[in-house]
Amino acid sequence: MRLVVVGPAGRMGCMLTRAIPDTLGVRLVAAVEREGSPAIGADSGAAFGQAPNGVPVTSDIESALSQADAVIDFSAPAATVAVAKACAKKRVAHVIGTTGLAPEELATIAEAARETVVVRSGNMSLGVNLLAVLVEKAAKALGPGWDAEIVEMHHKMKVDAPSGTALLLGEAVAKGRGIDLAEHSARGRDGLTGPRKAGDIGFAALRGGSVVGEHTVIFAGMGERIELSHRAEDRGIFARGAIAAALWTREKAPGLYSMADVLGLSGA
Ligand SMILES: NC(=O)C1=CN([C@@H]2O[C@H](COP(=O)(O)OP(=O)(O)OC[C@H]3O[C@@H](n4cnc5c(N)ncnc54)[C@H](OP(=O)(O)O)[C@@H]3O)[C@@H](O)[C@H]2O)C=CC1
Ligand SMILES: O=C(O)C1=N[C@H](C(=O)O)C[C@H](O)C1
Repeated sequence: MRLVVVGPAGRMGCMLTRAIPDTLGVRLVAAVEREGSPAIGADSGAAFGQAPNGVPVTSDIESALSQADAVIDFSAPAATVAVAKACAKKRVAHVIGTTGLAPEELATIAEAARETVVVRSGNMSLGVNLLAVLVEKAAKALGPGWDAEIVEMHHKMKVDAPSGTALLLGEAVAKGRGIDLAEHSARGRDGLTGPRKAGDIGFAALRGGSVVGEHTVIFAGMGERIELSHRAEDRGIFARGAIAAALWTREKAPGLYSMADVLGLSGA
């Protein structure tokens, strides 16, 4: 399978260009950075501290797509929306790891998924997607009488909050309770907030240092507490998940899929 990586200069982009040559059945055919990036024209391996791979960095998404079967995209919301439209036009599969997407951007991606296969997930790891299954079951079993709080910590360079994973886990709580997350989420408490609103799903985001990604879902009852956690120790878990998602898109009908679909966890 011929792959394009969007954002090869980034933390995740580097992991991908390193992991692709080690993975059977895939090869890198293009690496796309923004127009004006100083990396344009440089070798997308050598420029970012890896072995040369013979694939120069380009900003030309259209010609990158003309030689590709799938795009793996861990970049930024505006870039991902533009790539989604281009993938839809060329019927190239789009694996989206980018987080921090606004509702209208998610709607554009859903529209693109009418034309091509799109896999989008706030977290591409097996561990987090299994955790989401467990969280949904716990939320269903415990009911809204147990207060759900989601705490995440990431490195100091992360630009969006709550993390995509925290939102994915919040969706799992909401699904377990049979409610809409948007109507029950409490973000960033500060000042005289008053007592906790019954049924809220709370989010707290910590940032610092080089933390790859840590998430805990706390179910707080009266006199007892359950905590379900995941700690990412290496970004390779996200890269390997994204490559597995790209391979999975082969022969799939157009549509918007999740990592749970890829991992066979949907309905688990
Ligand atoms: N779903 C998952 O499992 C995971 C998701 N993520 C998410 O992936 C995204 C990227 O994370 P990370 O690698 O840490 O971030 P980085 O900032 O390190 O990398 C993003 C890269 O994308 C590039 N980029 C931005 N705009 C464009 C564009 N228009 N065209 C091409 N390239 C562009 C950036 O270039 P420039 O510097 O010039 O802007 C940069 O090289 C984030 O949203 C993050 O939350 C991260 C890890 C796992
Ligand atoms: O930006 C990151 O680094 C990460 N982003 C994803 C998120 O927003 O949850 C996944 C992972 O936690 C790392």
